[in-house]
Parts: sequence; C-alpha cells; structure tokens
Amino acid sequence: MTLLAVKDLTKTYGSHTAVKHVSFELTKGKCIALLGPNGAGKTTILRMLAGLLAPSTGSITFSGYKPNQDIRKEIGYLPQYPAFHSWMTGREFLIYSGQLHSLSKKEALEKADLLLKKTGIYEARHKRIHTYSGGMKQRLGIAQAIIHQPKLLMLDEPVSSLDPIGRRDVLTLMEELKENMTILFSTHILSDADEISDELLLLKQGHLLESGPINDLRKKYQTAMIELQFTGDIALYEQKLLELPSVTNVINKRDVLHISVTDVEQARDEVIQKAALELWPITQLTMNHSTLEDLFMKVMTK
Ligand SMILES: Nc1ncnc2c1ncn2[C@@H]1O[C@H](COP(=O)(O)OP(=O)(O)OP(=O)(O)O)[C@@H](O)[C@H]1O
Repeated sequence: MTLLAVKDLTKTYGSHTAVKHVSFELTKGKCIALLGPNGAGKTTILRMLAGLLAPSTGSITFSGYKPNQDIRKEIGYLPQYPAFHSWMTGREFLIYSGQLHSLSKKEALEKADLLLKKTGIYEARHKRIHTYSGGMKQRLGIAQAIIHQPKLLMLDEPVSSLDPIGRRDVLTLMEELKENMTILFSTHILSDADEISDELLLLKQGHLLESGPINDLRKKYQTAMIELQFTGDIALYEQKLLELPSVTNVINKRDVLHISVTDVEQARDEVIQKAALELWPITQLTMNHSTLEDLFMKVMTK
C-alpha cells in the first residue's frame, strides 16, 4: 500500500534547480534509502516532504489526504544537524517536545519515559544534553521525531557524523523502529543502505535515476564475479584468464583477481579445467556477485 506519492516534484533555488521532475512512491511499512552524492538534492526532497520547504512545482500526496495538504502531523523529521537545547536534560527536552506537539504534561511525561527506554538512553535521562555522545544525541533526536507517533519517519544522514559505535547504535535503533513505521532516510554510505533498507531511491544532480526494491535493483545491475587468489606472481594469469570464453574482464585488487564473467558456473568450470591442466597455484576461488557499490557506480555513470 502506498503511504506517500510524489509526482513531478521540482525545486528551484534562484537560477539553480536542485530537484528535477522527481516522481516516486513510498510503500507503507518499508525502510527506504535515498541515496546520492553530495548536492544530489536529498535534503531538499526531505525538507519538501516534511513541509519545511515549498515545492516549485509538483505534488506530494499522503494516503488519506488531498495533494499538497498539510501532512506535518503524520511526519517525524530529524535534520542532518539537529538543534537541541543543550542545557536541558534529555528527559526535559522530550517533555518539552511532546508539549509542543500538544500533548498534556502527563502524556508528554509518559511518552518521554517510554521513548527514552525505547531509544536506549533512559539511564542518561537526567544528564544534560551537552554531555551526550553523538550517538546518544542522534537517539534523542529520533525520540523527539517520533513523540507524536508519525506514520513516516524521515532521517537526514542519521549516521554520517557518528563514530563506529554511535553508527552501530543508531542503525540498530532504526532496525527496531522499522518494524512499526515507514522510514525514509538519506545517506551516501552504501553499506548502511544495504544493511537496513528494503527499497532504494537513487538520485543524481536532482534527477531520480533509479528506484525500487533493493533485490530487484541488484538483479538488474549486478554482475557475476569470480575472485581468485594465487601464490606467486598473479600477473602471469591475468591474460590467460581473459582468453577463457566466459571471462569479460579481470582486475587485480591487492593481489586478488576480480574476474567479471558472463555465467558464473561455466566460468568456474573453465577456470578449474585450465588451472588443473597448467597446475596453477590457486589458494582460493570464490564465486560472488558485484556489490551495492558497483550497482551505485553503474547507475551514477549510466
Ligand atoms: N537554500 C539554498 N539556496 C540555494 N541553493 C541551495 C539551497 N539549498 C541547497 N541548495 C543547492 O541545491 C543542491 C541540492 O542540495 P541538497 O542539500 O538538497 O543536496 P544533498 O543531496 O542533501 O547534499 P549533501 O549530501 O551534501 O547533504 C545543491 O547544489 C545545493 O548547493
């Protein structure tokens, strides 16, 4: 079921068009990654969906609403650089945020404690926010973004400024939250998108180049690969491998040969036959597929 539909969305800042005729749909209950290099228009799209920026043209339609109707109560948004009242404690900040969303003092208190537990920062609830680590601040930001129980949670680069521990904490929290809500998050970290998203939106210079379930995109773009390791001088084997019928390309990355092939099983048989005949000193043969990074590069350069 479609939760939100974007049609022909364009945003122009002065003479610069940051988002160009973008259309997509967000499926209810999915975690969707908005991927693209710097300046692709990710923040601009999120801010338009969050109702913080007016589109130049196009429509945003939330399920059950008219096109371009105010949908702010359905949306939770954590900007890339959230502003906190750092002198407040985490708990005070959440109670204050709840009251801004028209919760009574009692409701805000209950909700604050519930979310502090859910986001794993309950122990630090009476500490001032300026003492929180980056990961704790992001978790508090997410708690604040969902205090009004939005149907769609949008996070702008939620892990890009965090150290590996903070990053892991926030990704784990997103994994938990995605059980109960639709999440749209922007990133240029492909492994994060790979780890937690179900669907991708791939953006470049304001254009949406590809979108869809991650597995469908993998099938469309991935290529079969064989990785081969040898003892001795592997350069000797590059040319010999290229002569095999199923091999289309060979790249030497840190003494591992990455072999692109047309059919992975056929290529394996050809490699094994040749290796057995010529006694190649193979130490490892792995059948593989290209990574999400390869997919990203293919879409970005097509
Ligand atoms: N207020 C503004 N006025 C003028 N140009 C802007 C404004 N905000 C963004 N832009 C431009 O619009 C384009 C898209 O910016 P946006 O911040 O949406 O990209 P992004 O994909 O989020 O980038 P990043 O990954 O660097 O955060 C960029 O070229 C940017 O310089």
